[in-house]
Amino acid sequence: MIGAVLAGGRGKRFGGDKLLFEISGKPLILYTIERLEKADSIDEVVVVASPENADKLKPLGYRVVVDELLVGPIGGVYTALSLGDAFVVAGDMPLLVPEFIDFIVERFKTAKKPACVPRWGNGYLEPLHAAYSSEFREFLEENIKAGQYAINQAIRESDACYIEIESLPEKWRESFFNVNTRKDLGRIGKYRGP
Ligand SMILES: Nc1nc2c(ncn2[C@@H]2O[C@H](COP(=O)(O)OP(=O)(O)OP(=O)(O)O)[C@@H](O)[C@H]2O)c(=O)[nH]1
Ligand SMILES: [Mg+2]
Repeated sequence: MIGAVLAGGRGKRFGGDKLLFEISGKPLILYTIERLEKADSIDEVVVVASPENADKLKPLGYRVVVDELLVGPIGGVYTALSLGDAFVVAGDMPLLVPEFIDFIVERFKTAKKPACVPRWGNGYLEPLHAAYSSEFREFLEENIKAGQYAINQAIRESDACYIEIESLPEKWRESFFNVNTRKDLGRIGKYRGP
């Protein structure tokens, strides 16, 4: 399974170049990529970047595909699925839990649904920590063409399978942590394992 890392955002809340911001000398996106690579179910990591970010991210040495749509995460998922089925994460998720990713991919493979998405008890979805089939791409295309850019709505209108977060080990929830502001950086060191 491809591991797709969305990197087309502008980091407005962070104040620019969020994904290349270095923490202990390493860019934020590399923390995310290295955790994703640790998942046994992931064969190859691909970075889905905006045209603007692509040149800056290529030196990291991972395959980069360009998202020409730039309509938000839905366009990133759409672009990722041109390569086949994919587990999609945001580039700003440095605390990904590899065994949780393997768990979702396993469910995805047995469920044979267009997508497998973690869901909280209140119905909130985690679409940027989810597995998608390449067949889901056409469905996303219809949504995008109709100017409907909310990926959560697209998922809800599909026959997706859901993974109930509250039934899983509590420590896996750290996997959803994402860096949006500079203040969030303080949480990384605190949560990083040995
Ligand atoms: N490929 C692609 N990725 C996107 C797009 N919009 C956001 N992303 C990525 O999706 C992830 C989650 O987005 P946010 O947390 O909102 O990050 P952001 O857009 O950089 O930050 P803000 O500007 O503060 O909202 C980040 O990894 C972004 O790089 C897009 O249009 N295309
Ligand atoms: Mg974020």
